Amino acid sequence: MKSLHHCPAPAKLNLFLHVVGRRADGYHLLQSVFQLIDRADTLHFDLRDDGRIQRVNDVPGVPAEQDLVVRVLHRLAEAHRTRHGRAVPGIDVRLDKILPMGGGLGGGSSDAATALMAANHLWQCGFGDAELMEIGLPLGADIPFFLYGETAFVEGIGEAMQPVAGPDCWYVVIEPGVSVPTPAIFTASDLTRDTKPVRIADFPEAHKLSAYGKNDLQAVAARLFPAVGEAIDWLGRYGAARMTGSGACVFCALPGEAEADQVLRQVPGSWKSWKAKSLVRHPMKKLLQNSML
Ligand SMILES: C[C@](O)(CO)[C@H](O)COP(=O)(O)OP(=O)(O)OC[C@H]1O[C@@H](n2ccc(N)nc2=O)[C@H](O)[C@@H]1O
Ligand SMILES: Nc1ncnc2c1ncn2[C@@H]1O[C@H](COP(=O)(O)OP(=O)(O)OP(=O)(O)O)[C@@H](O)[C@H]1O
Repeated sequence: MKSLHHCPAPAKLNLFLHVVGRRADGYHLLQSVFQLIDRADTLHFDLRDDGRIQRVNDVPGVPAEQDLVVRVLHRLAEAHRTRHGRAVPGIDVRLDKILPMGGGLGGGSSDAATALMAANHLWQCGFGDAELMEIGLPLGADIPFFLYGETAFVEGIGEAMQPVAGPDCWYVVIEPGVSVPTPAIFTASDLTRDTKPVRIADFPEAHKLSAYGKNDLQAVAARLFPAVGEAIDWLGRYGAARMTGSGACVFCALPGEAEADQVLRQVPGSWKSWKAKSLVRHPMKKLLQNSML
């Protein structure tokens, strides 16, 4: 096989996100339920024969050499060389980006995870998920989750995952129009870092999970970026609205598409908003399975 086109890199929502401690290296210990949704960037891959790794389109705000996709593919190529003793054939990547940066939707990590899955296949590296996770983790704390590919209770800094049943619902997501730099949230002096650890056994039924717990990063993000707080207050009229990740996006679960459409019609025009359906499994898993048949 020489190419893989239309590869999805779906967004995630953090249904809750608790900061339960801090490691000696400054990284924060988190507890969170991550769920995939069906809004996605799209990547296209074509094999080259000169060993080069190239992004072939412009992505505003992300120079090719800084793109997590390009960087993670270099790490995969290096791991391949170490394992098999020969260089990879190279690859062209096109990235069609719709997920906002600094949105808390994990867009960059998801792009990188999709690239790892696609190139592992095209280059016939033969790495398993655990090895791909190890290659990806240093570049993005959310990359292991996207490789795992199912609703998960995530602990540590993003490397420890257990499956959980997530809600089967629609989400309305508001982009408050600001890009939140994750480090600014984690270094804030008013961030609380001592939420009591929870256990899966404490969780409510799946359909109530998006209203369980809280996002500990939300108060800091809303203080630094008032538009985040405004969006939460507005969306809160329709249900348990909260921020995802380190922000800026805000979401609320609705039981069906019609209810989501109803909310979307009311969203003030100054905010970009959209609906998305919860996913059970990463769509790349099926795509790769089919392409192996
Ligand atoms: C908070 C989450 O949005 C939850 O999904 C993510 O874990 C953040 O992932 P991200 O935006 O990809 O962030 P990374 O690039 O991994 O980390 C950016 C910076 O945030 C801080 N950081 C990140 C994750 C973490 N568990 N503790 C931290 O303290 C570190 O200073 C790190 O240098
Ligand atoms: N392919 C990529 N897509 C998006 N951002 C990228 C990419 N490669 C590198 N970046 C850099 O990563 C930063 C964070 O982008 P990303 O979209 O992952 O943020 P996020 O949605 O806030 O993530 P998280 O939920 O993990 O906090 C961007 O500001 C950008 O500089």
